Amino acid sequence: MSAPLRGGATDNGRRPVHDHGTGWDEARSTAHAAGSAAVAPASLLPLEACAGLTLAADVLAKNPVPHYASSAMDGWAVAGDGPWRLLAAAGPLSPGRAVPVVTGGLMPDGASAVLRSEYGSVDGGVLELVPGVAAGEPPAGRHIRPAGEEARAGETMITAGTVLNPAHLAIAAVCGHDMLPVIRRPQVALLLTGDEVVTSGIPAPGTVRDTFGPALPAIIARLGGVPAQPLRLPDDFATQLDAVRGCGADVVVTTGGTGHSRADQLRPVLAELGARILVPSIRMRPGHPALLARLPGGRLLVGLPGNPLAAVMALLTLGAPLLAGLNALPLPPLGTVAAGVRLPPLAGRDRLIPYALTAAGAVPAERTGSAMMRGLAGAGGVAVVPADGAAAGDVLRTLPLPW
Ligand SMILES: Nc1nc2c(c(=O)[nH]1)N[C@H]1C(S)=C(S)[C@@H](COP(=O)(O)OP(=O)(O)OC[C@H]3O[C@@H](n4cnc5c(N)ncnc54)[C@H](O)[C@@H]3O)O[C@H]1N2
Ligand code: MOO
Repeated sequence: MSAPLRGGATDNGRRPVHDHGTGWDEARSTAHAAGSAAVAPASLLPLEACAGLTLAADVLAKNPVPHYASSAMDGWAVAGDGPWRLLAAAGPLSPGRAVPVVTGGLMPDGASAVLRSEYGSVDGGVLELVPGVAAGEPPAGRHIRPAGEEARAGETMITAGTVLNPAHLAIAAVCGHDMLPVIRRPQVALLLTGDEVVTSGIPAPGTVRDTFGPALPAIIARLGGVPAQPLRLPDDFATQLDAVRGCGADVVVTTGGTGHSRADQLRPVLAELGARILVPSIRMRPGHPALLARLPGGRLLVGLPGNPLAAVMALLTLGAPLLAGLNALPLPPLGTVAAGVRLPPLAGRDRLIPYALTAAGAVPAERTGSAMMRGLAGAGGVAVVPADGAAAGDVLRTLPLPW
């Protein structure tokens, strides 16, 4: 890979491997751009299937909302001042007339207000105010929900690009819509590599218990992808080649094998497939060997390192922007936090540090080696510490955790 060399590299031809690769911010924006360029065409889906999806076109009110004037109370629709003679059947009201009405019921023409049921009594076909209710009840307009008070016909109710919440779906329904144009969530295939990985019980020395099967599908779902059942692969070139070639998905996420040892097959597989490497590695720690590639035909592949914390940091760095782009959403915003302690520099690389929030600010969580998950599990967030480090009190950017 001919990635630019920067950071703490010396120009003696023996640059450390960790100074190669794409900068952390550039890796995020490259992943987002790759996702945005591959957004699927909009699909028309029934409202019930649209929660959490990105709206692809503005939703307009097809009718005024509400579309007719209605009563907000059980009682009587009345015209003018009382007492009122009750109509035998529903119909237009003239002054001094009333007709029973229920909450949500259509207001008859000529009605000036609604007298709520607690305030009136009927005797011999005549409606009167009960003792104690002030004369003049109900004033004009009382308890009438006018047509169009929530929206005019043709008004823009929800704008394209909105992530639809349940309240949006309710609005779409009252505005007369049965289906909405949305961006379907990208399908994500998961290929977990490693001869040494076991999936249950206590692993023997030399083998490791799989941390990805239980964790990655849930993270991918929270980042806006639809994870497939993980497929487990040996460290074998031909098997991995077939698996990457054959898995139908918008995004392929692999774990392990991102390195350059004889057991690591991902880069040779990508070369064999003629993949375009968009991010060869990232100048970050942990997660430096993570990569992003576009496969022939357009599928995107995120290669996560085998070390568990490194893999999650790489997924948040590359996978989150990629999936946001594929969902037609902007680059996920970063937060900020004040550093609670001095954080020393690390030549050439940004560091992603799970932190605990204390009164002094963010303090690195304990047990955050790249093979450990314990520090991340209890962390309040992940601080992005620049290569030059930070002094206590400096404002750091943060990657929000997707849980
Ligand atoms: N000579 C060098 N060696 C390594 C370098 C380097 O630059 N030069 N980089 C190190 C870094 S940083 C990382 S991260 C890893 C990347 O490794 P790979 O992506 O090739 O992953 P593997 O070698 O397959 O595995 C690494 C590690 O992770 C464990 N693993 C794998 N899958 C799972 C799983 N499903 N659950 C739990 N743990 C898993 C695996 O057993 C290894 O311990 O390379 C460093 N080496
Ligand atoms: O950067 Mo590796 O990604 O240590 O764990």
